[in-house]
This record gives sequence, structure tokens and C-alpha cells, in this order.
Amino acid sequence: MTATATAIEAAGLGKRYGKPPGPVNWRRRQEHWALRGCSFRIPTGRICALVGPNGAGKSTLLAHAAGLLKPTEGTVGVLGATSPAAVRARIAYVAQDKPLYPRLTVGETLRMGRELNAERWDDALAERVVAGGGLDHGWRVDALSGGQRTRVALALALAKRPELLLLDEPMADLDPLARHELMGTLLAEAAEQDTTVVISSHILAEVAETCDYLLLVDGGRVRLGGETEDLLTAHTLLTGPASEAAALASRTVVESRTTGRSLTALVRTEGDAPPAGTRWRTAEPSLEELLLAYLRSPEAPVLLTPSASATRTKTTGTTTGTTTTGTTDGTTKKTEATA
Ligand SMILES: Nc1ncnc2c1ncn2[C@@H]1O[C@H](COP(=O)(O)OP(=O)(O)OP(=O)(O)O)[C@@H](O)[C@H]1O
Repeated sequence: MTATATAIEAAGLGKRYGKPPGPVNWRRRQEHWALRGCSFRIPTGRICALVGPNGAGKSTLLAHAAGLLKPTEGTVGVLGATSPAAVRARIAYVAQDKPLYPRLTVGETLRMGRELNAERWDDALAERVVAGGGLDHGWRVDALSGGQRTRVALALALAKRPELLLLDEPMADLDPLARHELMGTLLAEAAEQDTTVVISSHILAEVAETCDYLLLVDGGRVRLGGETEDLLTAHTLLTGPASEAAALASRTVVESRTTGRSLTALVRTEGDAPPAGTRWRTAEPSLEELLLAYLRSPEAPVLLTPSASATRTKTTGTTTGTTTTGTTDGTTKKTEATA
């Protein structure tokens, strides 16, 4: 069996900005790590969601994969190249603020895209995306609404026919119909061209509907990564009597919540049966339940499935990391992530 090729691989990726956002305290040395110790892999051909709280480091990570930022430490390789800049022609990146030349018209913007990407450009696709929003070629970019600018930016990115498409919250300012239409176009093109898409989003329902791969970034590091199916089956939702919380003591608990007399816990599926007694129910969590549980529990142990583990830091069959997490009984428990 041939191994799946790698779209993005980061090893110990770290980015330190010179100063933090907000007022600068000149008396203290100020530095701010947006990413630290990020190691992960995204195989080709996936629609990968990049999720995480505000300020988690998602945009910083995407800008590194696009070759627009240089790591402070560690490496990021893209499409087999050790530097994203070397494969820029095969990557398209739509930044969060959708930068376009304001003085150009829509038509001039598309012409520029065609001229810069002559070998790969799909004119019909660009025209279709722009026409879908009723945009006229003669309209100036600085007169477009936020959603209309997004449409032009997506037209440029899709028509470039990239092997890797990096999208930073692309749908945030689109109306529901435009969002539905453009997401459909995006997924159809990705399937036809076998494009790898990495898309940051805060809309968990959209992530669940469209993505087959997931990276959860929080506090500048990747806390969860892998095929969504694998991540879901790696977790179990247990519901039982709060009075029997001690039954979970041996489990790796991501999060537990008590409502009245009932306790619901998201635990790692570790091959063991439900807690003794018939009063415990088990279910597979939804992707939304899984993500919310991790977002609410910053101390939950890291989980990268084998396909998401960086090969450069991996030593086959050995332990790659140890994390400590809280359990329902208030004790701590060590779990080991094996590569
Ligand atoms: N140019 C910069 N200078 C200093 N700090 C920055 C800069 N850009 C980002 N940061 C900081 O780096 C951290 C990560 O920012 P980033 O934009 O990558 O987060 P994000 O996950 O994309 O957030 P959001 O979901 O709000 O878009 C934040 O704390 C942010 O304030």
C-alpha cells in the first residue's frame, strides 16, 4: 500500500511576534508566541477544518502554510517542498480580510488572475463564480460589499486550480444563499481536481457538514488532529448517575458535566466496556459535541491520529508525548500519545 502524500507537515512550528496586541510595556521585554511546538500533518485530498477559539493561531498557521510568514522556530513543508514559497504557484490562499486591489474593477482583477496564472487558470469557473453574485465586470473593487469582495477573492483562488487551497474564514460575510452556493462550488471543484482544502471556521455545523479532516488549534498548538471519523470513534459519550462518578476514575475524561442527578462525560474510547452497572448509556458524540468539549477543556490530553502525526518528529512505535489531564474525581491522570 502506498502512503498518502502530504499536503502540509509542520514540525515544532513556532511563531513569535515582536510585541503583543494592545499597549506595549516598554519596561518589560515583550514577546508573544502565536504558535509554539506545533507538529502535525494533513494528507492530500482532504477537506480539513481548522477550528479553535479567537486568537488561537489559525490565521498565523495558514499564513505560514501559504509562505507569507517565516517560522521563528521549527519547519512547515507543503506539497513535498520544504518551503511553501517554492510551490507558491500550486497554492491559493484567501486571507481573512480578502485583500484585493481596490482601484481595479472586477474584470481587471480577473484579468490579472488569468495573467499571473496563465498555465492553470480556469476562465469559465472564474466567470461563473463572479456571475453567481450578479457582479458586473465594470464595478470597482472598492465599491463592493464585504460579501461581494469575498466572491471575487474566491473566484481568483478557485480559478487558479490550486493543489492546496487555504481559506481563512472565507464564508463569514456571505449571506446564507451565497454561502450555500459557494460552498457547493468549492466542494465540487475540490472533488473533481483532488484539491486539498484547509478552511478555518467558527461555524461548527458547517465544519461537520463539509470537512473530513480536522485540526483543533488552541493556545498556539494543535490539540486534536485527524480524520473526523477516526476522531469521533476515538471518543464515547457516557451518561449515567452523578452519584457514580467514581466509576470514571480509570477513564481518560475530556470533559464531564453534571445536570441534576445526571452526569455526562466525553471520554476516550479505550476498548473498555461501559462502567459497571446498567445505568450508564454510551453514544458516539457528534462532531459539535466533540469540539465543544475540547474547547471547554483546555487541559484535555492531545490526540493526533497516526495520519495527523508529523513524520519528522515521529519514531515508529515510541511515545511522542505525555500530557496530563483532570479526571472527574479531581485527580490527574497521564496519557501517552504514541505515534
Ligand atoms: N501581527 C501581529 N503582531 C502581534 N501579534 C499578533 C499579530 N498577528 C496575530 N497576533 C497574535 O497572535 C495570536 C494568534 O492570532 P491569529 O490571528 O493567528 O488567531 P486566529 O486563531 O486566527 O484568531 P481568530 O479566530 O480571531 O481569527 C493572537 O494572540 C494575536 O493577537
